[in-house]
Amino acid sequence: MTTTPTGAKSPGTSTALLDVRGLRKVYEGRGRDVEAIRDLTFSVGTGELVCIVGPSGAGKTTLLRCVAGLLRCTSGEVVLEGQRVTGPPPGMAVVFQEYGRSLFPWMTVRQNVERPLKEKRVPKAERRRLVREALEAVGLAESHDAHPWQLSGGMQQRVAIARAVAYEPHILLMDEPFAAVDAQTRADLEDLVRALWRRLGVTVLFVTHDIDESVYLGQRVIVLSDSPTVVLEEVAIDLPDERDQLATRSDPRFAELRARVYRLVQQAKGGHRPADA
Ligand SMILES: Nc1ncnc2c1ncn2[C@@H]1O[C@H](COP(=O)(O)OP(=O)(O)OP(=O)(O)O)[C@@H](O)[C@H]1O
Repeated sequence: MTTTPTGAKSPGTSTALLDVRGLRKVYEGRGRDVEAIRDLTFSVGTGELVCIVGPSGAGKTTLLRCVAGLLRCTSGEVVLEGQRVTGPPPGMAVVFQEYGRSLFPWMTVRQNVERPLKEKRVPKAERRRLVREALEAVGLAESHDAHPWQLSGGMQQRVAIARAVAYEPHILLMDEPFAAVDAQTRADLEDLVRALWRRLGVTVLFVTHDIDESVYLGQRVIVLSDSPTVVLEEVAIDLPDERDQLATRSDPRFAELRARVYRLVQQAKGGHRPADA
């Protein structure tokens, strides 16, 4: 990644930060095994924003949990910054869909954001600064003393994003983070992720089942097949870096890319594998 004087990135100049190689995951049950992921190989470059899209049940959550070191893969490996992932890596933060369950209701917004920094043993003055800056970045500076249950769903998800950002991760994983919020809030949060990504230069791996969202957000979209999952295709999103909910979505190139990803996901639902595509 290179950075301009304003902090914005020039895409296409990255080196691999994350490598997923031949990942396979079989859930072993009593008398019945489920092969959720068959063989996934892809890389994410430093500073890239990559979206993963695929039909329901394609194994997106399984993949993210393996990448996050929360689930052991059956074979293959996940390598982050040259180190094989065997448990939650220190340079990673995850934002889940269920913000309601990921925040501690008895803690204030500030305490929620500060907690992982305490665990990381960041000194107090530094912690205060990181929390303040993260809450400002997500537009919640005024709400630091509120409790999560006093906030709307969209605001709670902003707290979860602030907590991830304050941690200063090298890579941010997001698992369908906006699936449970209304359409307007979702659009605002999409723009927030793009803005934070451009400003902070953090690498983002964003999982969604929403095709439009994947094209709007990503520099690249990795389309997964139906389970047992393989990579069906990677689509480069050659839209300008400056994105806008109205202008970008009415750009004819957006429509073309959306149609391309849509057709691939339809193929995936029909059980097509890369060899058939
Ligand atoms: N703990 C588990 N035990 C057994 N099978 C599981 C388990 N978790 C997931 N699976 C199976 O693995 C496959 C992939 O599930 P996963 O939740 O990763 O898909 P997904 O793409 O995230 O789905 P969705 O988009 O609907 O959230 C599915 O067939 C699912 O039934």
